[in-house]
Amino acid sequence: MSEPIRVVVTGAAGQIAYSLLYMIAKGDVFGADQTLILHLLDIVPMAGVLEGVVMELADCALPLLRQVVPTTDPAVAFKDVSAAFLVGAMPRKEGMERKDLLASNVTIFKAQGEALDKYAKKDVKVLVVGNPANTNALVCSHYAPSIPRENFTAMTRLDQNRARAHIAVKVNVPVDDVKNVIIWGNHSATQFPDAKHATAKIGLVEKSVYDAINNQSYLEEDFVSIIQKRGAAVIAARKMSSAMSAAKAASDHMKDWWNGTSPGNFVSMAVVSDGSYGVPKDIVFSFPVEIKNKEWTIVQGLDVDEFARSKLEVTSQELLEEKEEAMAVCSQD
Ligand SMILES: NC(=O)c1ccc[n+]([C@@H]2O[C@H](COP(=O)([O-])OP(=O)(O)OC[C@H]3O[C@@H](n4cnc5c(N)ncnc54)[C@H](O)[C@@H]3O)[C@@H](O)[C@H]2O)c1
Ligand SMILES: O=C(O)CC[C@H](O)C(=O)O
Repeated sequence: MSEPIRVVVTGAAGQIAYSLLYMIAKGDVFGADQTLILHLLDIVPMAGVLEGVVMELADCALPLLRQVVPTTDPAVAFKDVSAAFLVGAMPRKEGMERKDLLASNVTIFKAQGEALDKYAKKDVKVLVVGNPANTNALVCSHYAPSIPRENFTAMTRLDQNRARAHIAVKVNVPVDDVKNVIIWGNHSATQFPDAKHATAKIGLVEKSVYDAINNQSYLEEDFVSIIQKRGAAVIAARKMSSAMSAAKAASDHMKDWWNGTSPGNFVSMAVVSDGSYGVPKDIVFSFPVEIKNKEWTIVQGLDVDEFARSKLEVTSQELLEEKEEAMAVCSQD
C-alpha cells in the first residue's frame, strides 16, 4: 500500500457526491493499492448533512479510506490535495436555462481557483463537474496562476458515455465494444457528439460505426440531438439533474487521467484549447485526448469535414460568449 493521497470533493453533501464518494473511497479511481484521505467541502447550511455523509462513509468500512475531513473552509479543503473534484454548484432545474447558472456559479470557481492556488499541491489534477463546467474550469484556472493550465479540465465524459451507450444499443453490442466516440466543445446543447471516428466490434470484426449503422442522416441529426438533449431529458424525468451517471463519468475521467488510456483508445476531456482543429485558443473545449504518465495530449490529424467544422464553430462561439460573461461577472465580484 502506498502513502495516502489527499482528494477533495466539493458539493460533498449533494446528490452527485453521494454516489461519487463511494466510488472514490472503494478504489475505483486511484486504484486498489492507493490509500486515501478524503476532504469533503460544502457550505455552512449543509454542515449537518455533511456529518451524515461522514457517518455513512465510516459505516462502509472501506479499507483504503484512512481519514475523512469534512469542512466548510476552503483553506482546509484544498490543503495539499493531489486531486480535486469540483462538483459543488447549483444544478439546473426544470424550466431554467443553462445560462441562468453562469452568474451564480462562476464566482464559486473564482474563489476555489484562488484557494487551489494557495493551498493545493502544484501538480493537483482538477476536474470541474459543476455547470457551466467548461467555463467554470477556465475561471478556476485563471485564478490559480501558479498551477499549470493543463491541470484544469471539465467533464464531458458523461456525454461520451451517453453517446457510446446509445451506439452500442443501435449496433447491438456490449458498450465495451464501442470505442472512440468523440465529444467536441461545450458540455451543453451545442456540443458535437461525433461518431465519425468510432468503431464497434461486431462479431469478431472491428467496423466503422458509420459503416455499421449505414445511415448518415441518423448519425448527423437524430444521434447528435439525442445526446445534446440527454441531460435535459433526465431533468424532465427525474425533476433533478443526472447524478449517478454524472458520478460514474467523473470517476471514469479521473481514473483515465491518473492511469492513462490504452493504445488506440481516446477519451473526451474539456481542456484549455491550444488552437488545435482551428478551435479558438484559451477556452475550455472538449477534445479527444490520449493520456500517458498523467498527462493528456489532444489527438491530432483526425479528419474534420465541413459538417463537423460547422458544429465546432457553433460550440466555440457559445464558449467565447460564456467566457466574456464569466469574466465580467468575476471582475465585479
Ligand atoms: N458536467 C456534467 O456532466 C454534469 C452532470 C450532472 C450535473 N452537473 C452539475 O454538477 C453540479 C452539482 O450537481 P448536484 O446534482 O450534485 O447538485 P446538488 O444541489 O445536489 O449538490 C450541490 C452541492 O454543492 C454545494 N455547494 C454549493 N456551493 C458550494 C460552494 N461554494 N462550495 C462547496 N459546495 C457548494 C451545495 O450546498 C450542495 O450540497 C451542478 O452544477 C450540476 O448542473 C454536471
Ligand atoms: O443542466 C443540464 O442541462 C443537464 C445537467 C447535466 O449537466 C447533465 O448533462 O445531465
